[in-house]
Amino acid sequence: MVTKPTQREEGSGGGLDALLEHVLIHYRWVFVILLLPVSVVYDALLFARSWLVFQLSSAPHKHASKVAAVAEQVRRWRAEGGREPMCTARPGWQTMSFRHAKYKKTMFTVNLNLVDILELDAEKRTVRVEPLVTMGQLTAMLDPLGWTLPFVPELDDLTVGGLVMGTGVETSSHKYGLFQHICVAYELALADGSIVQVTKESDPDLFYAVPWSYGTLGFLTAVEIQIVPALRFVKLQYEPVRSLDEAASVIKRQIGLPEGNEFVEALMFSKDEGVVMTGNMVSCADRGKLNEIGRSYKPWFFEHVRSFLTTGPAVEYIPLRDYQHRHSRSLFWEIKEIIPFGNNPVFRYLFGWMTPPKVSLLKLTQTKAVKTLYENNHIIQDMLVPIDTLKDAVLFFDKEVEVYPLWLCPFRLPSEPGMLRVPADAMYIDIGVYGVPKRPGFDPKQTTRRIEAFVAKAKGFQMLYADTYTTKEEFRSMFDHTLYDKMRARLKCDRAFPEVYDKVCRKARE
Ligand SMILES: Cc1cc2nc3c(=O)[nH]c(=O)nc-3n(C[C@H](O)[C@H](O)[C@H](O)COP(=O)(O)OP(=O)(O)OC[C@H]3O[C@@H](n4cnc5c(N)ncnc54)[C@H](O)[C@@H]3O)c2cc1C
Ligand SMILES: NC(=O)C1=CN([C@@H]2O[C@H](COP(=O)(O)OP(=O)(O)OC[C@H]3O[C@@H](n4cnc5c(N)ncnc54)[C@H](OP(=O)(O)O)[C@@H]3O)[C@@H](O)[C@H]2O)C=CC1
Ligand SMILES: CC(C)=CCC[C@@H](C)[C@H]1CC[C@H]2C3=C(CC[C@]12C)[C@@]1(C)CC[C@H](O)C[C@@H]1CC3
Repeated sequence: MVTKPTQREEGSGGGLDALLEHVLIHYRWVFVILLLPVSVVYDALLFARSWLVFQLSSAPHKHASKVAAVAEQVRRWRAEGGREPMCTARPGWQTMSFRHAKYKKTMFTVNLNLVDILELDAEKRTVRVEPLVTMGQLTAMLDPLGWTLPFVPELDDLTVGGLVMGTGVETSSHKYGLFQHICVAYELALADGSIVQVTKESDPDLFYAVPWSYGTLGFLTAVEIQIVPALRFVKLQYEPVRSLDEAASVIKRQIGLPEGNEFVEALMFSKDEGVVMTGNMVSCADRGKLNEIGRSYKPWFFEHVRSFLTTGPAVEYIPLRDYQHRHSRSLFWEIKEIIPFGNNPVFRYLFGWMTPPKVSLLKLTQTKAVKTLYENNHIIQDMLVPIDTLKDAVLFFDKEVEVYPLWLCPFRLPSEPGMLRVPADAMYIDIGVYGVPKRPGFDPKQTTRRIEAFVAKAKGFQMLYADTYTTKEEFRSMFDHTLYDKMRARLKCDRAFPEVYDKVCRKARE
């Protein structure tokens, strides 16, 4: 399991309780193994529902009535006096972050039964979906039809709504930007109960204010997303690097190539060693170099990447969907804390088909002791910083937490109005830190505060699915609230929704 428990955890409870807690902390994998078949059944049920909906072709036809039901709930909230602000009724355990939002218990919750893919328009090159559609569901539908999203944020269960209202970043973000930048239209239910369709042209203020607003301007009821032609494979090149300078220069070279690279990412395995991966979609594969990494008996992707540090540079052909979901089966590298022997070939061949356990079910079944253990001995953070600060940022993280692998994902940040306003188009990089800090003295609050201060000084941004310890003033100076405040006033949101900060700050989380 994760690490040694704190004294508080070892000391809490007595007799049987203490024994149970010890088992839950140190042998969580026993429970997780039991969760695997449950995850399979849960997925199968979701699949059966999608299949039925598709066969009956009922989703597009039902959309209007489902949206009317959302508007009706908002009107009921108004009629009842609008005492508590509103949020979605999606329970905390279903969301793809470590947090459980406290406000779900006190606010007026609005049910959004919006789980369907609505329409694929090959001429316009867009797909229209409801907000609870997941990345796994979208690639399963689009890829076989010869289309795909310009980029697909892992993990499988991330929803379109969460990625728009929060944010999404992936390995083609250096080309396309963040998830919001591939969205062309939003349908929203506003605080007055009206339904609006918004594009860059029809209402630029609202269009640019929606991303990163965390459901505090209205409820998203549909999104139109750009699509691109899909080819069958990704030709992926692995290039080991032996220093941070080399990593930075290879990444910059690869994103700057005139002929372009569709995908660029790096995993650092220490501050001196990493592997940069660059890829493009292709229609044929060299048979000898085909690697179907999505097969359940294949090694965890990050371990496969690590092997190139020993074997040297290489090229592989990976089926497109396997590439898009390459970090799903190992939950990046978090799975090693949950099923420590999960990469053993015997386990992979026998039980790999049941992995990964669903994040939602892990959240639902984690005990208080496991939650506290994670909170005190674990870091899950993504920091978006200008690419020129990459070396300093990694050294800073190394000094503070020394967590590896480290995810490096470059992305383009256009100069647009909204929360992430930058003076000119810029290239940023997401540094993803997920794991158990090795540096002694890790303190979740103090360490994260220092990291946040570093990011703020570098003119960067913190991803808000993770814990933020910033004060409201610091938060407001990291994220440009000019347009957001203007829209909250225009849409009269004050009583209807809390401010973003009040939804994402530490106090709002259990
Ligand atoms: C034209 C068309 C229209 C459709 N319209 C609708 C609609 O209106 N509404 C609707 O809800 N559905 C619709 N569907 C069906 C739907 O989009 C998917 O086909 C269905 O949801 C598949 O579900 P799945 O992702 O669970 O299936 P699977 O592909 O069996 O996937 C099972 C799980 O494994 C994951 N997975 C699969 N392959 C990999 C891999 N290589 N690497 C990592 N993980 C992987 C998946 O993400 C998923 O979590 C439509 C399909 C088509 C073709
Ligand atoms: N590769 C990547 O980019 C990854 C991104 N993530 C992060 O995970 C999060 C997405 O997780 P997911 O479980 O899908 O979403 P969540 O349920 O966590 O939703 C995120 C926020 O968006 C709001 N929201 C979601 N849908 C709607 C809607 N239809 N209308 C209004 N508000 C909405 C939620 O409001 P409310 O609180 O009211 O429910 C919540 O505040 C994002 O924040 C993303 O940054 C995580 C892993 C990888
Ligand atoms: C690529 C980006 C931007 C982010 C990736 C973040 C993920 C690594 C985390 C998002 C949700 C996290 C959770 C866990 C591990 C790390 C994430 C997948 C747990 C599964 C860890 C074990 C706990 O008991 C439950 C956690 C739920 C959320």
